[in-house]
Amino acid sequence: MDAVADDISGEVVFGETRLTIEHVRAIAAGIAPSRLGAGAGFREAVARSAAHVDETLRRDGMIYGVTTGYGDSCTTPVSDELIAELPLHLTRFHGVGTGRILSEAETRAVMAVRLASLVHGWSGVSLGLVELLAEMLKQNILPMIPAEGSVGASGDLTPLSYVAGALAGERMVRFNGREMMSADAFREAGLAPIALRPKEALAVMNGTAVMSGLGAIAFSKAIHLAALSTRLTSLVCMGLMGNPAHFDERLHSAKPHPGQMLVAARIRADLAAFARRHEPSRLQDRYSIRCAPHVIGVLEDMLPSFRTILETEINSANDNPLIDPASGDILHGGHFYGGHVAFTMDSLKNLVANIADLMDRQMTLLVDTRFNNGLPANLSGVEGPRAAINHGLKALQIATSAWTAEALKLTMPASVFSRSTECHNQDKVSMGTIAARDALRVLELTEQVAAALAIACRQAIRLRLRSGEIAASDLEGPLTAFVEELEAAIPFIEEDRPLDRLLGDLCAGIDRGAWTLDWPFGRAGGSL
Ligand SMILES: N[C@@H](Cc1ccc(O)cc1)C(=O)O
Repeated sequence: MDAVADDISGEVVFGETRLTIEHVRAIAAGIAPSRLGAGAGFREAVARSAAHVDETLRRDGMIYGVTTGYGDSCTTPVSDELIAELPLHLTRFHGVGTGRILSEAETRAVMAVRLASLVHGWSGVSLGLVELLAEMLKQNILPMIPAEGSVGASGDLTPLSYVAGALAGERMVRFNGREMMSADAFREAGLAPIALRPKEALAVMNGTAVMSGLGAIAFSKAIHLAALSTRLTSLVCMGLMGNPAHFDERLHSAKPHPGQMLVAARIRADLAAFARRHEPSRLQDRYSIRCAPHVIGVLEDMLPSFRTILETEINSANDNPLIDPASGDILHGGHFYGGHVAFTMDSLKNLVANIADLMDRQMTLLVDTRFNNGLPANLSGVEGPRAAINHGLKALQIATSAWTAEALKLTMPASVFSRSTECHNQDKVSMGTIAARDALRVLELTEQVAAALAIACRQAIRLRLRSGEIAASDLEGPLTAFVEELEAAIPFIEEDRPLDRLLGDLCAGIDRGAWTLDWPFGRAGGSL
């Protein structure tokens, strides 16, 4: 039942494994062990690029952020005797993080993504640094990273300063269920902090790991949500005694967006038994049913490109300057600019919020006697005189409206709020980290809407079974296991009762990737 665990729980070997979104999600969830590879190839590249930094310094060569100040201060030379102190200063003056502390899962995702980048050997960090970071991840020594303060285009400097500072023993970490200084955690774990060498703080901090780590989590949640909302659409259609003809194969092949066709095929398969036994009550259902493949299908169609972008970013050297491990040339550029991730997350949150809206509309149809084809008001399970005091899912539907409004409000693109900062050195920035945080919040709210709709579907189906309008045989097909899980997880609601704990449990299940969402044919290219 746990999609994340089912898909990948094998060991991730940094330096040898190309990191996929599933790897990141599995490391984040704490179900995939990871370690640094023993292979000579990447180790030599890492060691060579660190040696090139030393060599350039011996030759009195110039390296930005090593022999100069940072950012706009790149015209300020740093004298030989101060070079060694410069990295620690970078971690310290960026200690301005605010907001919530990233969860342990999010922190593991960030660390995994940073490691995947540093092992390329383009960043000039020592093997010792990579080994310590890998060991922290392995032993769950997790820097406490505040979520806010990155413009996403000097990489995620401020949040990643909490990783770089922790490596040097200076920042707070979570370890063994406690919060403590990293130096103390290292002592308990039999490790030692490192003295950050020239370029090393910049290499850890000047990249896109926070937005990409959060982005990978958002992406894998979105895959699950697309499938869940598809299945719920099948149940809503059945609950309304709707018209399955809207999902006709010929109809969809006339406008053949693959994601839209996939969603239609899934709903068609779910409703096959129902369609055989029932005449539709309306020639055309409302758009939240009829056009569900055209809403959810857009997300399905975009997932493969989002995956390509995120996995390319995750497996890239994205700091500055880069050091060509082969030639030793120092290449100054702007790979810390998270424009691709920003666009992906801004788009993802828009697509997901549209699904929240779709489900909110479906919920509205189910509870309203003007639209629900004979179901009781608010799907109340109580008949007779006591019906007068029972209000069924009325408040759940109101709450769904609130969550949906909040999700829709967060769809304002972050990247268009680029603003010039840091004395106009960073005069165009991505805001990708804000976009990724928005995407996660939109997903959280949309999962709440899905949980509410699941309760409504369970209630509607039971009411139709009770009245004999549908039979158990209508529920045969790929949705059988899902409906059984739904019935086991959600009680039939008769007398009014608080639903908050149930909602919490359902949301936790959705977040874990629970629920059987199988169909007898392939999934979209972006799917798990
Ligand atoms: N990202 C900047 C580096 C930088 C680092 C720290 C700062 O505070 C500002 C800028 C660059 O490579 O040009």
